[in-house]
Amino acid sequence: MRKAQVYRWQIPMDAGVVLRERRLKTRDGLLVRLCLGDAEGWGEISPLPGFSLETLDDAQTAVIAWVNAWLKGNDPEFPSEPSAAFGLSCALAELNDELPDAADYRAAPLCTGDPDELFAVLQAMPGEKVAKVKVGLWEAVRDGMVVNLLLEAVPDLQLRLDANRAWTPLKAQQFAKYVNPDYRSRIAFIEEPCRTRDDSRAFAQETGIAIAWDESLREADFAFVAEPGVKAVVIKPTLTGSLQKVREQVAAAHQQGLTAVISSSIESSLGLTQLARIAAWLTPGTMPGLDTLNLMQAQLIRRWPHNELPCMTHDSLDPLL
Ligand SMILES: O=C(O)CCC(=O)C1=CC=C[C@@H](O)[C@@H]1C(=O)O
Ligand SMILES: [Mg+2]
Repeated sequence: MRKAQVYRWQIPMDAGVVLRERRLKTRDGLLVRLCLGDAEGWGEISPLPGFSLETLDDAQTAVIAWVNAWLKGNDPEFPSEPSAAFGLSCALAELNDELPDAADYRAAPLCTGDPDELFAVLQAMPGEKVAKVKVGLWEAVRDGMVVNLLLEAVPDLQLRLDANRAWTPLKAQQFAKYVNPDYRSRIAFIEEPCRTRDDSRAFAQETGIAIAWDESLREADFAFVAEPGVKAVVIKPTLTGSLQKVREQVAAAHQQGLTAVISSSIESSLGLTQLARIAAWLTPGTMPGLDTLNLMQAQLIRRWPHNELPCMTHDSLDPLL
């Protein structure tokens, strides 16, 4: 017999998490649990404010309708809201034993401000050293200096940078000017340096610094195409859609010789552990971008290995169904 629950949850964020110029005080979402006999599968639906086009209420309506149809014995199509399609498809994949358990719990440490904090983390990091630094929040010159400092101090470090389209071509040039040319090849890529894709392409060509697409993947005219200077695509499944769609995007990227990086949309620990499994499965060998759990004040249901944050259990969830 099919059984299902849908829960709503809320997790307080660390003070000072700002997304697209808005402070994110709490992270809100849904969990779905599908059961069939002894088998069960969980999925997280948490549209990210400022990034997802759907609201949590939109996603909730779609999820409840889908679950009700599923309970009646139908196999409905996934909803059009990407966060809902992603969470429901994960729950179904777990239920059908189609999402492998092996996970890539390495997460490129994320640095938004203080490079000293990152040093300590990198010192303790075993194996491949990859970190992600947000740029474009401060003066481009300061960003350039931080990047130099890190690459100089940690000789086996590769950096991923993310400008979230913050720079004009001039600012991007100012940044590049400050980065020691010998270090440029150790910038694995910079995500979306400029406001337009053409400006970002020109930046890559002029500076020899590789770029990656992130925001562009959600634009209607985007295609997975190999281009000079373009190294990677950042795939955020909560913003993409069903697991099937995520697999198609990874395959399209790989076919063009692009690195596909599975990345967080600030999911709870439950969603993040599933993303770590998806990364191990679909992008083996590429470190995923999942270092966002510590932006939250708690974990949810499933723990991220070795993370010390308290873990909220079933009783902190609000059952909707
Ligand atoms: O990609 C990563 O390593 C972590 C995730 C991450 O950086 C982001 C997740 C969600 C929203 C953004 O602020 C940010 C990004 O712009 O990529
Ligand atoms: Mg990005």
